[in-house]
Amino acid sequence: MSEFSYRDGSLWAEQVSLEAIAGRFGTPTYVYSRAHFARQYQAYANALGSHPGLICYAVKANSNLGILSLLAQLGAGFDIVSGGELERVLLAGGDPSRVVFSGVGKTADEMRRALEVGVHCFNIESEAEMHRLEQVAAECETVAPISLRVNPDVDAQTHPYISTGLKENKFGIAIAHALDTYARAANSAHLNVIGVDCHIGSQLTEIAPFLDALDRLLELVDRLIEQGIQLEHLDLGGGLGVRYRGEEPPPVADYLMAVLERIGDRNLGLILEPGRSIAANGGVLLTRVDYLKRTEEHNFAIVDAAMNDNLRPALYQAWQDIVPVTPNQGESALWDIVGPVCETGDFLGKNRTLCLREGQLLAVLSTGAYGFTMSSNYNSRTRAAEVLVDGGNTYLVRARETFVDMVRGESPVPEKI
Ligand SMILES: Cc1ncc(COP(=O)(O)O)c(C=O)c1O
Ligand SMILES: N[C@@H](CCCC[NH3+])C(=O)O
Repeated sequence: MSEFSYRDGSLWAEQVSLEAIAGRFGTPTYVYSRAHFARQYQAYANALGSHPGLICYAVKANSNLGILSLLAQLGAGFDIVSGGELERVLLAGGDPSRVVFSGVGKTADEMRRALEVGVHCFNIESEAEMHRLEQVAAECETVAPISLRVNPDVDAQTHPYISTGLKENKFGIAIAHALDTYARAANSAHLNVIGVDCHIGSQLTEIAPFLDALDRLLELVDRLIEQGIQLEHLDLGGGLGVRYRGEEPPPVADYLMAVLERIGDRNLGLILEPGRSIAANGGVLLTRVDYLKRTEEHNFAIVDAAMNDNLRPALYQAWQDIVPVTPNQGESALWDIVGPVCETGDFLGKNRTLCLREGQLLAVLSTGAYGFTMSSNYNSRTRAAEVLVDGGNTYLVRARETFVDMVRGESPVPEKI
């Protein structure tokens, strides 16, 4: 089911036409469907059911305050990786006691702030980080709740740039060393060991790699019990992959059923940190065709969105569908959809069969996750607007950046005398 569908020959988001949104807010603009985010979050919450635990939405996927506030209203927890993400969650009304703090390089200041607001747990990625947190907690005369992110060394069978659970990756503590690290943590007066976590990668469309990782973590959990360390929760990291182009990820309910079955009657809560599966297909990037340029080799449609707005195609050669908002305008041909940025890698899609004319509105689908959050000001391009649709209502949840916004904090140097 998609909240983006054609009606009377034009693409709509829920009860609002995308043409109307482009007319009102301009392009490029990200458009999100509230219903999609709610449905996808609810699928995880329902599948967890009454089992103790938390669904912690991964803020990095889409951190707009409009999105975070709607997830907070639904009772979501949050997975954060920086002080900036923590402040966003707080500003959006998120409950800090439902926040897990991930990331390999948390600073002492970030740790202090997270302790002050009372996050649920710090996901620790190295012994060095654990010592730093212990010192910070001691200075603050408090005890930090921790989980160790272990690296289970399993192949997530996804793109190498978004695979994180192999021993050559920078993430987590090698599972072979985890027992020793737990023993040290358990002896600290300023650390409270409450969990174990892992995250083996993103865009996984099979359950098997998750279950391989889970088996290794459960073996560790059982060995910890033998050593007198009883954990409160196990956190399996990010969620399922999504359909970009024919992929068929399993239903969330099947995934969680398999996980809960393996956890069995262990007294262990479950935390998940889904991002992409909640956000990706809940957003489209609206862009307008500026020029059609035909060369001997290629047909280029130069549009007003670029790699600075949506980096995934350039960074991972990721494929996202590109559709006309009002189809069948002009003659059908094979097009490369490219942006105005001065890079050969600046494309949104290649070899797409489309009927195009100048001025036409296009929608880049599946861009609700890792779209705006990975955008930049490269080529001094101001960042796009973001709009949230809820039924027939439209909310501008981020105004288009202006030139003044973009240069705020910069200054010319005085002339040399
Ligand atoms: C630690 C951690 N948790 C959660 C996520 C979210 O993953 P996904 O968007 O695949 O659900 C990521 C990103 O891959 C991550 O690095
Ligand atoms: N940014 C990536 C996913 C990486 C998630 C971070 N661990 C993407 O767009 O697919």
